[in-house]
Amino acid sequence: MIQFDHISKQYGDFTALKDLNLTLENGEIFGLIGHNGAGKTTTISLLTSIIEPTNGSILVDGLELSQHRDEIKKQIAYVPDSPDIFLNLTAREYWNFLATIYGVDHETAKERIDSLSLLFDIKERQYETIDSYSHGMRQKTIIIGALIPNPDIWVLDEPLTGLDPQASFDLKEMMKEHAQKGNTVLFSTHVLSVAEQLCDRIGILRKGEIIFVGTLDELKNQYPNKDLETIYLELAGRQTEVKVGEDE
Ligand SMILES: Nc1ncnc2c1ncn2[C@@H]1O[C@H](COP(=O)(O)OP(=O)(O)OP(=O)(O)O)[C@@H](O)[C@H]1O
Repeated sequence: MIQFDHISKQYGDFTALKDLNLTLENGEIFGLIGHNGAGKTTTISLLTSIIEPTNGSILVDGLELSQHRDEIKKQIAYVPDSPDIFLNLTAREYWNFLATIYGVDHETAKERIDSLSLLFDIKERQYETIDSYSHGMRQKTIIIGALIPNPDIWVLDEPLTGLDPQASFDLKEMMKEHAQKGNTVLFSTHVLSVAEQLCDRIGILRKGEIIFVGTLDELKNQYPNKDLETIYLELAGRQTEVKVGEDE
């Protein structure tokens, strides 16, 4: 179980997250939804220890993140929103590097790399440097790297962006299987249909505040006769009337 307890994050004078209270249960896929700049990556970066909160605490299985960072980091597979990292390494070097850091034994790492690289159709290119890859291939490389240690918690920042339909389907199936085994999957997306397909619950962020937490059915029941897009835009969208295609 993951708990965000009264979390806020300031960047200088700017409040990116304001008093976030959120509990993610074991066995669920939780989707963070929100416009650009709503605070999704900030939330994810706090859980993955990339940044620290200004106030509040995060607990993972009852342990305070700030007191148990190394231990908790090892329980988390993290896919960042930009796959442009370690460009000078080959994918295979990158995966071996991660296996070493996470203490995955050689045989297990080899098995996982072989099966994941085959599944994501990148095995044949694994000895080329990442800078020669397309965006989607880089994304696949990062996803495989995150999954090699096979930790309980998956945290994925817009993981489907740039993936081809087959890889997107396969990753969604893997996310479902992982959650069904009692693990937690937290991911962010702009795509409502993806949230609808995958999430047990969603959280809608608007300008750093969480304005809805619950199931898609609960959300739809609150606004009968409206489709999901309309509900989402009314909740999270801009508050002023601007006609698309006209000057403001
Ligand atoms: N290092 C930083 N310094 C200053 N402001 C920042 C920093 N990182 C993020 N912000 C601001 O915090 C807010 C939330 O950013 P965040 O990246 O969490 O949004 P997001 O919901 O992930 O957006 P997107 O959908 O565009 O990825 C934005 O206004 C952003 O400009």
